[in-house]
Amino acid sequence: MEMIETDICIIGAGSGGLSIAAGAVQMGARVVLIEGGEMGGDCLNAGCVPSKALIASAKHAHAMTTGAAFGIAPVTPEIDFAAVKDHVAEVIAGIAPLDSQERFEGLGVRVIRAWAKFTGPKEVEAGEYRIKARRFVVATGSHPFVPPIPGIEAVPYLTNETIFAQRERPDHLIVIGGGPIGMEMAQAHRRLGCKVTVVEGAKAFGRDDPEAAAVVLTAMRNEGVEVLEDAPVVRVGGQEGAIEVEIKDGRVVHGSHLLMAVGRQVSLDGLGLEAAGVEFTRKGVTVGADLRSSNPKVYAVGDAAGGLQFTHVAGYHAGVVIRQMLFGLPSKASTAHIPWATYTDPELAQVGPTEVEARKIHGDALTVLRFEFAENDRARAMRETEGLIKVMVVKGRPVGVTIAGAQAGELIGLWAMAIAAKIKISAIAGTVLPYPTLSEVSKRAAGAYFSPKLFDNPMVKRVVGVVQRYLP
Ligand SMILES: Cc1cc2nc3c(=O)[nH]c(=O)nc-3n(C[C@H](O)[C@H](O)[C@H](O)COP(=O)(O)OP(=O)(O)OC[C@H]3O[C@@H](n4cnc5c(N)ncnc54)[C@H](O)[C@@H]3O)c2cc1C
Ligand SMILES: NC(=O)c1ccc[n+]([C@@H]2O[C@H](COP(=O)([O-])OP(=O)(O)OC[C@H]3O[C@@H](n4cnc5c(N)ncnc54)[C@H](O)[C@@H]3O)[C@@H](O)[C@H]2O)c1
Repeated sequence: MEMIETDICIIGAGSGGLSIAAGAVQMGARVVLIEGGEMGGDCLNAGCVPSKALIASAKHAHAMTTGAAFGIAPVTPEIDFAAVKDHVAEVIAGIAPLDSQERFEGLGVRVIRAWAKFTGPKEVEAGEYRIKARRFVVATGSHPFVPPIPGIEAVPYLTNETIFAQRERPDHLIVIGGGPIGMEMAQAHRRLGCKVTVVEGAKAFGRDDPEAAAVVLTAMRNEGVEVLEDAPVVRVGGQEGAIEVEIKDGRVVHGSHLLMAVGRQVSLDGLGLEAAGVEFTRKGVTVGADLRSSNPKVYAVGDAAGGLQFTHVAGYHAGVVIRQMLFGLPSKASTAHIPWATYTDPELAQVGPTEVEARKIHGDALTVLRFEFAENDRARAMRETEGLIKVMVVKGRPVGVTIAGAQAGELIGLWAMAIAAKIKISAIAGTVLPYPTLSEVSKRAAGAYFSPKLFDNPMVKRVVGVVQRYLP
C-alpha cells in the first residue's frame, strides 16, 4: 500500500469537493481528491445538469402546443424520447471535462479513484493508498432515500440515478414525492408526452410559501399533471408496465413506471467516521457553523454537512472551509442569504424566511410587500402572467423574498445579494431598470414600501400644496 502525505485530503469529487480542490491547489496547498464513483458527483451526473437538460427539452415540446394565442398554430410535437436522452447525455458530456480527473490532475491535484474510509483520526484508506493529511473534508454528498414501503423490494422503480438513462417513454409515470425532484420530473415528463401522477404524503412544494406553491401547482395541474396531496403511500405492487401504488385512504393509482422522489440520505455509510472520532447522525456529519466536526481536523461540506442540499451551498461551503484550512482565518456559514429555486414552469424561488416564518421571527415588525406578475408589461407580452413576488421587510431592509413566476430563479439573485449585503429596500426601489423586463417586479415590490408613505399621506399632500403655492 502506498503512503501519501498531504495538506488536504478531500473525500468526494462532487460540487463541494471539486470546488475545494481547485481553490486549494491553485493557492499552493498539496491536495488529494478521492472519488469512488463518477467525477462531478450528483449534480453533473444525476442531478441539476440532467434535470435541467430534460426540462429544456420539455419546454420546447410545450411551446409547440401553446402558440395559438401568439398567432402560431399549435402542433403535436413528435417526441423521440431516446433522442431527448441523447440530448441530456450530450449536455453532461459537454460539462464533464471541467470536472474531470485530467483537468484536476492538470491543476496539480492528486486524484484517486476509489472508495475512501477513515482508519484513524488523521488517516484515510482508498484502494491501494493510505493518505495522511493535515486536514480532511467529507464531501460525500447524498443518494436517494427509498423508504421501506411494503412491497417496494419486489417492484421495479426509478430514482434520480436511473431516470435519465430511461430511453423508452413511460406511458404513465407515477411519482412518489412532491418535493423539487418529484415536481420538476413530473412536469418535464408530462410535457414529453407521459401521463403523470404525483402522490404526495403531505403538501407538494412543502418547504415553500404555500401561496407561491399554489401558483405553480395550478399551472402544472392545468397542463395535466395529476397531483394527489395528503396522500401517503402505504403499499406498492405490480411489475414493470403495471405498477400500483396504494394510498392510506385506500385509493390505488395504476401506472406503467414508478419514480421514487421522497428525499435524500447522506452518504456516510462505510466511511469509518467512528475511527476518526467524527460524530454524525442520519442527517449528516455533526458540524458547527464553521463546518468543523467533532474531530477538529475534519470538515464536512455540501449535502454531507446535513443542511440545505444545493450545489450552490456546496460551493459556498467550499469558500468557508478554504479560508480556515489555507489561511487559518475564522469563517462561518450562514443560511439567511442562501437562495433556492425549483425549475418548474413557472419557477419557484426563495431566499431567507417565507412570510409565515418571518412573521414568527419578527412579529409586528414585519412588513410584507407584494407585486403580481400580471401587472408587469413584459410578463404580459410573453403571456406569462401567473405569479407574484413577496418581499419580507424589517426596519427598511429585506429579510426574505418569495417569487413564483417566469424566471423566478434568475430574479431571486438580486434579492440574495440585497440580503447578503444588508442593502436597504430604498436602494432596490431607487435602481433604474431597463423597461420592459421581468426584473421590474422586484423594483415595483420595493416601491410598494414607500407608496403608502408618499401617496396616502395627508402630511405629504399638505407640504406639496404649500410648496406649489410658493415655488417660483
Ligand atoms: C434530481 C436532482 C436535481 C437537482 N437539482 C439541483 C438544482 O437544480 N440546483 C441545485 O443547486 N441543486 C440541485 N440538486 C442538489 C445537488 O445535486 C446537490 O446538492 C449537490 O450535488 C451536492 O454536492 P456535494 O458535493 O455535497 O455532493 P455530490 O455532488 O453528490 O458529490 C459527492 C461525491 O462523493 C462521492 N463519494 C461518496 N462517498 C465516497 C467515499 N466513501 N469515497 C469516495 N467518494 C465518495 C460520490 O460518488 C459523489 O461523486 C439536485 C439533486 C438532484 C438529485
Ligand atoms: N431545483 C433545485 O434546486 C433542486 C431540484 C431537485 C432537488 N433538489 C435538492 O434535492 C433535495 C431532495 O429533493 P426531493 O424532492 O427528493 O425531497 P424532498 O424531501 O424535498 O421531498 C420529498 C417529498 O416526499 C414526500 N413523501 C415522503 N414519504 C412519502 C410517502 N410515503 N408517500 C408520499 N409522499 C411521501 C414528502 O412529504 C416530501 O414532500 C431537495 O430538498 C433539494 O435540496 C434541488
